[in-house]
Amino acid sequence: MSSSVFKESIERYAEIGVDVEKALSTLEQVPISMHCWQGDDVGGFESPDAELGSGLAVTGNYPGKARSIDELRQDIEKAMSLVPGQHRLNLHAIYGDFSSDKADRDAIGVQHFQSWIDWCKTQKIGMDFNPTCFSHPKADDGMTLAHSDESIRQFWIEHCKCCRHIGAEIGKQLGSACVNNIWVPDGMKDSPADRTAPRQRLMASLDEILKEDYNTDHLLDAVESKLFGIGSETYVVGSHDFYLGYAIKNQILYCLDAGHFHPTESIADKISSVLQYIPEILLHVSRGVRWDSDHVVVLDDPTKAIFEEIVRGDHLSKVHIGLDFFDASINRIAAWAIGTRATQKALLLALLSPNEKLKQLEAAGDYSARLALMEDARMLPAGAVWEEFCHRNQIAGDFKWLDEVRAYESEVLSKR
Ligand SMILES: C[C@H](O)[C@H](O)[C@@H](O)C(=O)CO
Ligand SMILES: [Mn+2]
Repeated sequence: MSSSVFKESIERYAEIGVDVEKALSTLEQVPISMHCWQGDDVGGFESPDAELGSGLAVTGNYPGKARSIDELRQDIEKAMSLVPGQHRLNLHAIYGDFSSDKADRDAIGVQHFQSWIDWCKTQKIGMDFNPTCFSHPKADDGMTLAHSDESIRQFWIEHCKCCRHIGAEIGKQLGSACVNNIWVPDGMKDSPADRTAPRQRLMASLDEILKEDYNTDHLLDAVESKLFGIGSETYVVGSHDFYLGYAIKNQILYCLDAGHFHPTESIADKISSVLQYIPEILLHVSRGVRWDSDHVVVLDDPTKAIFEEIVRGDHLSKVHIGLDFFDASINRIAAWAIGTRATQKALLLALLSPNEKLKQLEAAGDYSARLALMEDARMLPAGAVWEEFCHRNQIAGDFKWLDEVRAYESEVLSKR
């Protein structure tokens, strides 16, 4: 039964022209691609002693991390059971099933991922994919698709081609386009003598990778930029300018990772610009804190601003929402739940914002009333609407879901 606070919130929001039921039904339809790599600190299943590299770092040693595909699936199922709505899985290539068929990255095939596709079928969810151009001896010197050694560059080109092939099959089998996102760590710690040649090589590699046409009902290609990484502090080959230009030229998706820009730069402000030139984007919802681009997402101002922009610009159908954070210092299931719920809350707040009224005030030039309405609307009872959303989806509400994590921790995680 709906709470009286929820019933009251419907009236409060109606007073400022917001339809709460419409907001809830929109929220229900927006899938968030939950990243597998929060579950095992970006380890993957190629080998048990795999080490994370290429400027990615996970800190913390919280007990209970997933050590096998079965454990990871069990954990993702638990995490998904703490999040209202129907979401997606975002898988990296190192998470394939290589137990009976070892393959280097340039030789992976659909067979290594069929069990994940089948698992997604049972969960009734879509799946996204990512080449893994890091944590590999051929990525140890910080260069992959931009490498000056032709054989190494070709190796990574082959890997990305395999991933597109796998992604297309994922999309076909699941009946929902798979976003295949290419991120490479390529860069330099200190001032390069030549910034141009690596970018020319990266462009040539991407051209080669994207040569084969796939049905866009099955596969959507995305490229992800970064400002800097550990070990690539001075120069990143795949910078914002590089990939934005590349995405526009080739009409593919551009991935905006919220942790990949200067701290004072607003991702939110980029969305309406980028979408003037490309039809769709991928978001990596994340939280940058000093050197780290991947803290667990919380309901902070930058995240709220991103979703306000998406909703106010009517861009929801053009934005693929994925998560990208990894924290090993807290319970990993809790991390997933906190970050995914915070992302949904940011979207809900944007849907509950009096967007039409604000636009009318702006059009009338009444900026005082616009600012006053923005401010006053912040204190409306959005929490009651969120609780209702959880309740309708039979998902534990705030202050309760953590009990389920604690129970899972003592029954499952503590025994690993
Ligand atoms: C593991 C992901 O592919 C990775 O986090 C990438 O998306 C990124 O953001 C690198 O900083
Ligand atoms: Mn990312």
